[in-house]
Amino acid sequence: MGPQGPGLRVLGLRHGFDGGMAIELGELSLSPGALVVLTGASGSGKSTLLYLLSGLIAPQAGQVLWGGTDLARLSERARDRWRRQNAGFVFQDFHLLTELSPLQNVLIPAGFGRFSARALRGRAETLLARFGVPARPRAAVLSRGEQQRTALARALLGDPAILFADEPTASLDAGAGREVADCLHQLAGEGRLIIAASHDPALIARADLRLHLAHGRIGGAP
Ligand SMILES: Nc1ncnc2c1ncn2[C@@H]1O[C@H](COP(=O)(O)OP(=O)(O)OP(=O)(O)O)[C@@H](O)[C@H]1O
Repeated sequence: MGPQGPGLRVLGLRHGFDGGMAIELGELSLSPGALVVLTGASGSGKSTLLYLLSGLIAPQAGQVLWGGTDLARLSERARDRWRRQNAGFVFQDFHLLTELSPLQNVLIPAGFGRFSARALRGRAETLLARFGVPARPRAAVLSRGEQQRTALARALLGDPAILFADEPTASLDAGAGREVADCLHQLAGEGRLIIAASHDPALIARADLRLHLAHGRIGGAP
């Protein structure tokens, strides 16, 4: 089992840019152990909602509750600390340092967490093996699917209870995308809360909860 956090609860969330409202959300509860996929047209607010839920940006109004902690009320520094302790991130374009090995990439966030250097190395090796990433000298020679699974291993190094993924399969071919979607589904089954923004039918098909955004609001089925 992975670590199980309290889940996220959102109340009265509002956030806009330049007068326009990007997100308006009355109430939303996201339970641990679920793969939640945010869908919606370009500009509907998926990335902004991910940033709000992960404390990367503070909302103009409302609460983002993780148990008794309201991320919206924390200072930027306290939100950074919360993210380091509880959250992992995966992006569309991997953000790997391609001259480093997969193992070195996974160990980049080391030092922030609660594990010793030795335990971290063991965790990194276990995660890479779990996701089927070969031990190659440089990340540059990995396939795109292997690169994204390396990024996934890196996001999990600190054993976060919540994982955010912004279009994690969008730059992969269908087969590699399905593998990453399967990994995310399995990670949710272990008790983590996984929140992804995606247009990918393979990832949407594996979701426990689909939230369709239109003009910053959660509406009916996609
Ligand atoms: N930093 C910003 N400054 C100004 N406007 C922004 C900013 N970030 C997002 N927006 C606006 O907020 C709205 C929602 O954008 P967001 O990036 O969250 O949408 P999205 O659904 O993730 O789109 P995409 O699928 O293209 O990534 C858009 O109208 C966008 O232009």
